[in-house]
Amino acid sequence: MVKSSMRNCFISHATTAAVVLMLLLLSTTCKAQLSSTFYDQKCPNGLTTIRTAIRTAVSRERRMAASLIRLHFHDCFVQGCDASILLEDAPSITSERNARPNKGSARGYEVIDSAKAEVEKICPGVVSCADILAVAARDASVAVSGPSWTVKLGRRDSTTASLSLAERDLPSFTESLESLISRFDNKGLSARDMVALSGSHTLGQAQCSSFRGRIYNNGSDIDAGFSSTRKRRCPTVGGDGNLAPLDLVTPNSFDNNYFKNLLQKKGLLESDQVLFSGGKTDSIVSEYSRSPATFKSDFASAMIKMGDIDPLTGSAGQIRRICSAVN
Ligand code: HEM
Ligand SMILES: [Ca+2]
Ligand SMILES: [Ca+2]
Repeated sequence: MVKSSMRNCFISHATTAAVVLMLLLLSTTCKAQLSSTFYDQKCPNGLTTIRTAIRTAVSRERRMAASLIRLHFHDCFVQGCDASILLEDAPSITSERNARPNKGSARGYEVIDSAKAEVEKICPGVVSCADILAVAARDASVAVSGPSWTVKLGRRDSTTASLSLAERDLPSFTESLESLISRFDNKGLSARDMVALSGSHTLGQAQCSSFRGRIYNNGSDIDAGFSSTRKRRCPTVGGDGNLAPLDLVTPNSFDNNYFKNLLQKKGLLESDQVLFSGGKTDSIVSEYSRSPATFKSDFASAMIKMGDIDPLTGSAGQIRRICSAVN
């Protein structure tokens, strides 16, 4: 009697366990996945339309390639890749555009708006702003001789944005290596991904206010000639918005010069130089400085990983009609 009730108990527990396991399995395998063919039937010319818009913008201004890659990064790190960064202030929205790392710094919003307007003409209400950001980043890379990759699609747009989350989750240019590593780790990205992604500082510009601290620090971690050159257009007081290239050699092409600069202590931001200053990422920086091919292929993989951060899928969120406002 005792024996049989114990057997029953075991069986019922085993059944419960099996059901729980199956539900768990279902919930992980049924989590909607992004797919590179998402718009193949829904909007066959969507991707070409985006590419044309991005090519046009980059040919007008090379720096735009940098700005668009950064926009996707600043989107994905805050609430996931959901186009939250594009929303402007509204009664229930505190725009991420005004968060410290973005204000007066993030750019390219109008390029995304115009790509979206073109796509809306051919497939109204179909292609999300979050996907346009992801495709734009890839097309921007290609436009300046960077790597290409297959963009996964099917992200939907948020109905919320958060200035305070943006200030919490975006990295600062004064952060330590450990802190940068843990920030990226929190988003599912490894230290190697972080170094590869920072390689996008092979493009674009930074404002004096972002690198003043480093060039006047008189530390040993900066090339003396480099810091005196930078001081000419970045005084101790004033000139906050004066620009300098993040990669002093080839600011308009996607190559591995950024890493070569770090080996020579010519990283512009503190957060650049910490990647090569005796810590555990030194070997990755050296490797990328020797092998542009490894850098490019790691960069492509890391961008795909970054594009996978917490997307809204299925019926979550919405497809915005205009990227700067919720429907
Ligand atoms: C590792 C932590 C990072 C920090 C602390 C950081 C910080 C910065 C800062 C301070 C600027 C200059 C902003 C200004 O002065 O207006 C900048 C520019 C830029 N960042 Fe980063 N960044 C990081 C990682 C990344 C990643 C992961 C990407 C892309 C995947 C990226 C892409 C860019 C690009 C392309 C620019 C130039 C933008 C332009 O010229 O418009 N950064 N970053
Ligand atoms: Ca976001
Ligand atoms: Ca470069």
